[in-house]
Amino acid sequence: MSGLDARVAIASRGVDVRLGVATGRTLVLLGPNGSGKSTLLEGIAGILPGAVGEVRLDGAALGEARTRGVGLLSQDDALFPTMSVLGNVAFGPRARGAARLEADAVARRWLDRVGLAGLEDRRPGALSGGQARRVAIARALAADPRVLLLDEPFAGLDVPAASGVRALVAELLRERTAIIATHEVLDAYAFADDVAVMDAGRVVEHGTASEVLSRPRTPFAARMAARVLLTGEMRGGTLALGGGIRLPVTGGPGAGEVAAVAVRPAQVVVGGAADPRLTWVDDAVVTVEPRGDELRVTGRVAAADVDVSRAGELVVGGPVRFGLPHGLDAYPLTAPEPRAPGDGNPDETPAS
Ligand SMILES: Nc1ncnc2c1ncn2[C@@H]1O[C@H](COP(=O)(O)OP(=O)(O)OP(=O)(O)O)[C@@H](O)[C@H]1O
Repeated sequence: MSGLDARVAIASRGVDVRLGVATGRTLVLLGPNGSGKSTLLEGIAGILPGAVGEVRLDGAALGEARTRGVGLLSQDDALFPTMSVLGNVAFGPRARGAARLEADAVARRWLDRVGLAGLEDRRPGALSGGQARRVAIARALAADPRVLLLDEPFAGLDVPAASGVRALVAELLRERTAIIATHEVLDAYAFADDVAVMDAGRVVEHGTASEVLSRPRTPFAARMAARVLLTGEMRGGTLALGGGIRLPVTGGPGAGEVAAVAVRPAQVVVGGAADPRLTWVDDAVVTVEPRGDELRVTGRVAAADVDVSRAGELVVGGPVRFGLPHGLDAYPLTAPEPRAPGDGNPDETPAS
């Protein structure tokens, strides 16, 4: 495969991952806090002391961090506070041996590209959060990386700033080999060719964006894809969910096979009048969380988004009746292939 192939393991953080991205594709790495996303990106960038593994690009093992051709936008931006904006962005080209004037010209071009022409002489301390993030992006790209790693690039920005940076990233990632670490499923829908899901230091699912987002294989990956996984056995066009509940579905494997549907909570109704287009499941409320002017009600089996005005009806531990829509896409659920970390990579060499 042409592209990136990385194995990064660091026992002290409980992370052991092998992950690849084909040339020109964007992989969105989804995972909750502490699942190891930053650790993996730092390992790929070669700045993680004590990591073992190997990072290959187009088949060739990569050397020390400085010459790797891997650009990392870390979570804290980490701009050099005493350097001007121009100096920050020119740093990469300078480190790669460009003369000052040439490095400055490259930096000006990138600052223009990220919408910050005119701010060259500012210090990072005099920038807004969104501007600082743009500088950090310009700095990562000015080094002309072969692979770009973005760690939570939209975190900590207000809504307008995050929208602007999202639009910029969408434009800059075209045709680039990149990994974006995030816990926002929105970013997977917006940017991903491929999606990998991390849980407790391991990649638990990895595939094309449509495979992982629409047809997750585990409840965990479904949750990261903002869906709920309902599993059961196929019986003549329905998914038998247990407790005598049969959900009419489309597709799916043959009768008797184990299958799943991944339902979005927005598609699920709570309570309400009898409706022949819904199958009802009696459940108990596990959590109720506010989401803008809606509430996400999660039970043991299903979840739904409902209007906030219904907060009084929904008590943790109390009963809830979920109405599941008919005609969801059913797919076969086979056990994932066992893939031991480090498979096919018997030689452990330092990753950094
Ligand atoms: N500097 C560090 N020293 C030691 N352990 C660390 C350090 N940074 C992170 N860890 C640990 O490594 C594990 C993975 O953390 P990591 O920051 O890579 O996760 P993450 O998915 O990026 O989380 P977040 O979304 O919160 O950034 C966690 O158990 C964390 O506590």
